[in-house]
Amino acid sequence: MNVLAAFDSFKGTMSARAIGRELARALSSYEVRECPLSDGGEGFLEILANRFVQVPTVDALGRGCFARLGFREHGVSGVEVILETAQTIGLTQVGGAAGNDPIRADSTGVAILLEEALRRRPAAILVGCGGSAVTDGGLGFIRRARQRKLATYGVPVRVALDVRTRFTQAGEVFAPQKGAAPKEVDLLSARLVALHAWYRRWYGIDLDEYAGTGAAGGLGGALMAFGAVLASGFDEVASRIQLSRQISEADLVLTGEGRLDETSFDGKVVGEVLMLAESQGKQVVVIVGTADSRIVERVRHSGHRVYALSEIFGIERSLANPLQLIGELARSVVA
Ligand SMILES: Nc1ncnc2c1ncn2[C@@H]1O[C@H](COP(=O)(O)OP(=O)(O)OP(=O)(O)O)[C@@H](O)[C@H]1O
Ligand SMILES: O=C(O)[C@H](O)CO
Repeated sequence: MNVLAAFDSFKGTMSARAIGRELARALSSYEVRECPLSDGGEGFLEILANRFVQVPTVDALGRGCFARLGFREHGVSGVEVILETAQTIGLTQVGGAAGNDPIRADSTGVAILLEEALRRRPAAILVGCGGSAVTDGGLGFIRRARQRKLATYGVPVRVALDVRTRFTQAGEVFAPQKGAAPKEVDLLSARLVALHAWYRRWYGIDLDEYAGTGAAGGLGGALMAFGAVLASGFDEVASRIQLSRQISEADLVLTGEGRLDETSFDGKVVGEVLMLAESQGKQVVVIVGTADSRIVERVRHSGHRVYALSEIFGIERSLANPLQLIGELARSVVA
């Protein structure tokens, strides 16, 4: 039997590559094809780039840190530089929701990464956008770019978005998971509405007309106002690795992410893999860290199997030893 292991990372606990390797080991009596995925959030860089450098930048709370830039061949002799917002302004970087200051967190670090990318004279730049701690509507990015008198990118920039959320919705949908209390969500949403009017005045663009402008707390919209082309992060990865063909060659598809919830169907890996597999009549086994029970029911209702590590092994064990547990679980469910 051919098994395709098409996982996103489990944010903060397992990379998509590590999961693929573990499943290949645990299911060694099957033909396992490792196919690590990303939707533009954490892990995007690792999947698409084949060379890396570390550069200095700042995290979402303005503290100095290092982030990786990735490179990949582009055309005959050019280089594409790949940036991942989660590397610099990621939620994991600030210690998760508990370590974040959701009002103060900003996207300056991405402008610094972009300057580093441009210094390398690339033929093109690709930005993985998501997995962030911010809801600043791209304000930190725009401020820094304006200070540096950077008016446009000067090279083609594509932004791979991890969600389809619109600009002014970014607070309501994602700020709670970044540590914002209900009153702070209202404040952040009001700020996004004000910024929406500001972008319309200065850039002549209604960001709410475009899906994904709310990715990374509205940074997706800011990057677009500055001249970037928006794309689905999942599609960007899927087309480069020919995922559709890989699914067609599999007898069983395994997928998963850290948490299965409503947002999983907003352009993220699990929702998109389910859709692609269904269109080819393939069975999917979804393994996640934690899950919203209503969404689990919905996925089961469409004929797929869903397992949450935390429900089977308890949350402490699933956070402490996720690789061993995902291997164990896969061995018992793939038969
Ligand atoms: N090993 C694990 N066991 C249980 N829950 C986990 C585990 N790893 C991650 N999680 C849960 O998953 C959440 C993160 O969800 P997920 O990995 O789906 O990322 P995300 O928020 O969708 O962002 P991204 O688009 O960057 O992947 C964590 O906050 C945590 O609650
Ligand atoms: O960074 C974020 O806000 C989420 O991953 C959605 O893009």
